[in-house]
Amino acid sequence: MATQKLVFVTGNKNKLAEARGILGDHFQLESVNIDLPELQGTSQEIASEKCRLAAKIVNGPVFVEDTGLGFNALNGLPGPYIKWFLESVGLEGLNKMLVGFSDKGAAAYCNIAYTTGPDNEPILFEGRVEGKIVDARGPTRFGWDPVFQPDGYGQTYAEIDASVKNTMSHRFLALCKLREHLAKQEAQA
Ligand SMILES: O=c1nc[nH]c2c1ncn2[C@H]1C[C@H](O)[C@@H](COP(=O)(O)OP(=O)(O)OP(=O)(O)O)O1
Ligand SMILES: [Mg+2]
Repeated sequence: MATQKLVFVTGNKNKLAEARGILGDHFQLESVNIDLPELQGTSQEIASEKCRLAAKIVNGPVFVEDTGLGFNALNGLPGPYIKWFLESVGLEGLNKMLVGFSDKGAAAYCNIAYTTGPDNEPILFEGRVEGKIVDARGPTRFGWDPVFQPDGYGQTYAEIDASVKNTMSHRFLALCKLREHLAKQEAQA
């Protein structure tokens, strides 16, 4: 199978490494390392707006993604603002936010926004994994991985082998939907 070029605009090298791992050899993933400005809003709105900006910069097909971690007890917050919460209060602080709540449930989600170019509206693909917030366990390589334990696993994202995370994560589920869409698009071309 011929390789298909795909541009991913992200300022996050861990996201890029995972996306490369998940998409594999069929896609030649080019990255543009820009931390695009992000509006406030839902994760989908943030991803869509980042995608419009990215398409203007790249002037061609491109995808971006917004990743969130929402706490059930907080009705989905911090959600898309998890980056700033993590930077401000750290892994321990994220845990402390749930002291006083018996519900430690949380959802990790990835919203991919893809467009064929600057004149076309972005299309969205979501991947979502339910789990819970636990005391940090495992290496602190990537964001909030040590405090998120997906349902059905006895390990946190940080403890789960990277090759396994890439077969079940919120990012994997979203990228599978994008891949399916691109395959259909290619078949119609
Ligand atoms: O699988 C993950 N496991 C643990 N942590 C993660 C994951 N994926 C994103 N993260 C972190 C990075 C950032 O602190 C926040 C998302 O914010 P988000 O704006 O989507 O990412 P970002 O600004 O780092 O890169 P980008 O340039 O693509 O927007 O959650
Ligand atoms: Mg960002």
